[in-house]
Amino acid sequence: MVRVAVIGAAGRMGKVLVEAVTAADDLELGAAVVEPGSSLIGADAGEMAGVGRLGVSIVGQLSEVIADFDVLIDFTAPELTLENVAACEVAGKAMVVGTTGLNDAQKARLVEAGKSMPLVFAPNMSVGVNLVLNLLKTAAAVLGDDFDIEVIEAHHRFKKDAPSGTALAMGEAVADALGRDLKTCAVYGREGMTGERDPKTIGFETIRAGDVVGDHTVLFAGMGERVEITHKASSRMTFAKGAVRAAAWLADRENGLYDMQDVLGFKLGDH
Ligand SMILES: NC(=O)C1=CN([C@@H]2O[C@H](COP(=O)(O)OP(=O)(O)OC[C@H]3O[C@@H](n4cnc5c(N)ncnc54)[C@H](OP(=O)(O)O)[C@@H]3O)[C@@H](O)[C@H]2O)C=CC1
Ligand SMILES: O=C(O)C1=N[C@H](C(=O)O)C[C@H](O)C1
Repeated sequence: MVRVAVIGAAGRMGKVLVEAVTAADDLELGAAVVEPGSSLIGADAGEMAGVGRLGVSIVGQLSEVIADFDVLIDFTAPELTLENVAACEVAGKAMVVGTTGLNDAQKARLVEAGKSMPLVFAPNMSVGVNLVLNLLKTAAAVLGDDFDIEVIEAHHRFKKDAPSGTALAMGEAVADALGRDLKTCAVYGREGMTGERDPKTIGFETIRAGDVVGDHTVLFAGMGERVEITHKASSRMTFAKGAVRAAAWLADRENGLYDMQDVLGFKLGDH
């Protein structure tokens, strides 16, 4: 059995992650961590997540439970995720990171950490989105520079980062396939007298509304036809199942920074 800890356990993803770990045959919940000072400290993690008593008391510090798990699943916020990476590096633990909104320096820190620990980092752990990332590379390669490309994403009103990590990954997949650098060709939203569209740009549009779990569309628009590739998540359990799969996959993995394409065996050219 692989012992898993969930940090941010009371969050939207945290609760579903506790449920998914509990349901997995090859995993057991070793620990659940929430914010220091939370009223949930001392409560049972299973009862908090609505899956019945598990006998795992919620704590407010990762250091209190560092001996109680093999893999930490972290869907929290960038600064906290980096603190957790440092703690797991020292303690010799593996990590699954789903947190989005990391800046370049924070992502570079994950690359560095991959040299001394096994780590899966992916902005979207669903099978569907990881398939779409491959479909996008094919679409971009076939449609080429004659089609304008726009990435449109919608999420719930509570989401803190924009564009979503998934939208950025989709933009990167398309940019790579076309030999463009997303850093210089991305356009984030438009307003006022923008002038005509520069054909080499990749546009991003963000919608934040209600309880949308996560919708992503990449639009390839030419003169006379359009191709739209869309993924819609209707349940957070789809992300949690991916994270749990990644945790089980990591258990006997060598040090390295992996993504969900590695976990799913989807890397283009692998199949
Ligand atoms: N890779 C993927 O497949 C997916 C990634 N995500 C990403 O996961 C992240 C979390 O999303 P979501 O669950 O909606 O957000 P939430 O805000 O609901 O959850 C984050 C949790 O982290 C907790 N937290 C904050 N500080 C600490 C701390 N010091 N110690 C322990 N816990 C802490 C928060 O507690 P509190 O509420 O008290 O502040 C909160 O419960 C986001 O970056 C999101 O984009 C989301 C879905 C899928
Ligand atoms: O915050 C969310 O909810 C989600 N975040 C991820 C992202 O930023 O891509 C993945 C998913 O779309 C849900």
